[in-house]
Amino acid sequence: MARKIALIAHDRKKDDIVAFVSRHAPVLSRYHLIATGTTGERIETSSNLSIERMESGPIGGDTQIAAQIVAGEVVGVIFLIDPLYAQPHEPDIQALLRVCNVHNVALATNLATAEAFVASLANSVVAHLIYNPVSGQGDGQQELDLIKELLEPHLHLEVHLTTPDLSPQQLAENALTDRPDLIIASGGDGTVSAVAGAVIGTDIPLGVIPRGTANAFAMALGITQQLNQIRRACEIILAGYTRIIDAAFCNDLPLILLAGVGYEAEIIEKADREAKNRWGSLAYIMAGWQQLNEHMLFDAEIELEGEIRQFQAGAITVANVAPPTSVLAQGIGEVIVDDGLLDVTITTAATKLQAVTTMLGMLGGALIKTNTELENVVHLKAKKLRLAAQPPQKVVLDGEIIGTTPLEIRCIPQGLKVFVPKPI
Ligand SMILES: O=C(CO)COP(=O)(O)O
Repeated sequence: MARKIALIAHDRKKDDIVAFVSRHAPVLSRYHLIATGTTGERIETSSNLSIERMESGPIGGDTQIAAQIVAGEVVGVIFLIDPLYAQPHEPDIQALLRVCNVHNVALATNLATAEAFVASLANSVVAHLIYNPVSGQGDGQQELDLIKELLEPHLHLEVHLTTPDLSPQQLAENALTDRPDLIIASGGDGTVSAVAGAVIGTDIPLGVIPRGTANAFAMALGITQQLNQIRRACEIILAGYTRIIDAAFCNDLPLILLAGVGYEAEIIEKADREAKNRWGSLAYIMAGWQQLNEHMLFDAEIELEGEIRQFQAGAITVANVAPPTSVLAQGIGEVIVDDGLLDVTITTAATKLQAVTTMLGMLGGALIKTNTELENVVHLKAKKLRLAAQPPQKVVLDGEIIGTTPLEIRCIPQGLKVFVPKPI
């Protein structure tokens, strides 16, 4: 629901409201501003703010604003009233004042109170939560209630639910037009990635409340834990400590975790929704084992900094952030999240046994963060790359299948600010 502030002034108070709004433009611009006709016109011509104008007050503008107050869309009304002159539309004015009191909406009718109201807004943190109600195995409504209970005492929270027609990225883009202090993504890695897609490069920090099956992004950044995951994630956001990490785009789609070509993509496709609901992240491991029987090598061509290299590969992973359990991303035992470069790991394995040995070696290396120098693994670092495969291979991007190769990937160094636990 929109957060609106209504601005209204009687004629002899119009200069006051114009001066007031220009003094407080930075705070007010975070809200959707509405105004009665002439007041709105005066403010617009003397500021850069965009105002939704209703009819002029005497012909029904106050009534239009009153209706929006009743609909719960307005957080505050600044109405500079002229106490010395009677107005022809006094009943409309009284109705507006009355609905503010009925609906407990902040109402300032003189400059002193308006200043106090805006001062309180300046201190309030506004967060938009992009919430996927069908992520993971929990009860979406109960989890949302818990998040609200934990966050609402500390910040103004606007909740946007994703639907099949409203993508997380679209919702986040809309939310950004309100210039929030922070954006929170809650769902699986797909939801977090899509929200990040809108936030990358904006300097607005991203909070993550993991509720998916794997939650690889939150896991890699230390946000998850087994118990009380939601509570911990909310506490991390409220503590306010942020870290700046790299981000990337792959074929113009956001990449915050990794793009997997070949083996990894096949696994993700196999671990279908039903299996994920039943088995959680075990579904990926089971699908992975099954896939080892079927997988074949492919010819890959990678263009890095103008140089073309060819490989016979079973899997190629281009990672920005990856927890140790993303085994195929662990070419040098650790994916560095803020070096301005993507980690490219190319894995070849001719037999099932070789594949298993390689994967165990990489997992071991990742767990103790050391370079394992495995003979079937090539590791490269890149800011930008192009990748083609013959035959074309399936591609999984941040947990979702997006199609097949070729790919064009570019890193956005330091592109994302994320709330993380404060290092001890
Ligand atoms: O009369 C008013 C409010 O009661 C203000 O209306 P205008 O902003 O259109 O002048």
